[in-house]
Amino acid sequence: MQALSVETTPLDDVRQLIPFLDARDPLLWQRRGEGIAGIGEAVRLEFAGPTRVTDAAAAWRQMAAAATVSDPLQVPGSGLVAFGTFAFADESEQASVLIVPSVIVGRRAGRSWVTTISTTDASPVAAPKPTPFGPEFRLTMASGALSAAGYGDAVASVISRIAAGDVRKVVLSRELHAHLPAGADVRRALVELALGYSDCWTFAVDGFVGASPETLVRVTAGRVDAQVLAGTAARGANSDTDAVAAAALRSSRKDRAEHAFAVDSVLESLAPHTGALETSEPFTLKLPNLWHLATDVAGPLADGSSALDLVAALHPTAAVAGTPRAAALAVIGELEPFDRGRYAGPVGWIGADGSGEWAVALRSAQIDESGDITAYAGGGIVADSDPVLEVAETTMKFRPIVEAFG
Ligand SMILES: C=C(O[C@@H]1C=C(C(=O)O)C=C[C@H]1O)C(=O)O
Repeated sequence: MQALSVETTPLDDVRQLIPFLDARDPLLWQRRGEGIAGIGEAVRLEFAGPTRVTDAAAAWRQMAAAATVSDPLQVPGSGLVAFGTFAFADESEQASVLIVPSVIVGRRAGRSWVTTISTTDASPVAAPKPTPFGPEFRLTMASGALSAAGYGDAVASVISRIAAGDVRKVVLSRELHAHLPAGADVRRALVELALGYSDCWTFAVDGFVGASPETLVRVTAGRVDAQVLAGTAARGANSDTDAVAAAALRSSRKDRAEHAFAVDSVLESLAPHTGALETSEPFTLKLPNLWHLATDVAGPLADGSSALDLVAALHPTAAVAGTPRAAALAVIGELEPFDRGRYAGPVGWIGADGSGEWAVALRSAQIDESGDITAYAGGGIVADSDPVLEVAETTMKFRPIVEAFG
């Protein structure tokens, strides 16, 4: 492994990160206008199989220890950073990757910076420059392996498995397909996601893009936090019906049960690595396309775990797999006639000191080198789920991606 040489320098205020990105292969992590934009690729590490996240955590520890870093800013995302995206399933064909860009432009808490990263024998990297956007494009997405009706049937099968006592909750999903014309500027879709869903994590790593509301785990300054989501309702058409929809979600027994499975799985995975965890009461989180039930979890890190160590402990939570985990994964493998790829897997970044921010990769799509796009959405199925409502829920969850590319 080559040792990296890393230098962070303060910049005058950078208001927009996306124009700095490569039009075809952007690297982005952004929320509420802040985040990091990566240009070029200094290092790419690929992982696969059941140990993909623990292997990545170990490789990163080694790479970070060997690097020479000059970082006067010391804010989350300054200094040495790798962007990462991991496949959902142990047996996925899709590569899990850590990518260290050659240049990072960042913005956080009113400070902006540029970081250059080189292997010691490489020539100096050019200063990043914003570039104009390519022409607009509008794509229509078509059903994938499961039509809406086919998805409803699969939901009904899950409900009968639950009734038979095989499993208590299963998160099922479906996909949509489109094709991106050659030369299309992917940054246009990222701008739509970042503006339309500014409270979500807008990400782009290795062709995998999206705007996820769900924080899998963050590590900063010895503390851990997460926000668990599970339980969904449509937004109302006006403020009265919207308030009724939120109140109904808050008191829904079905959604509370679905939510509790997800919170329990996160607490159980984090507990061995943390001091006392504080957990909020479930509350309703408002997104432009829907309501979610959410629980905040936070506490001190107790064992020096890196963000990737915690990702390895957490993935897959019951918000995207089900309960019990192994039985739920078996049902997913049986009823979903496609590879989830990186959908519902961990996506985010890790810093040299083990800090980092990771989301559950929801409201997302994979753009292959050929331009083929696959978008994914799913939902948690429990004993009293209704197949018709579950189909409608996936349609709502596709909206961010369908509109960003449409
Ligand atoms: C599975 C997805 O979302 C997850 C499932 C939810 C649910 O079933 O209510 C809510 C938020 C996410 O944890 C998705 O967006 O595809």
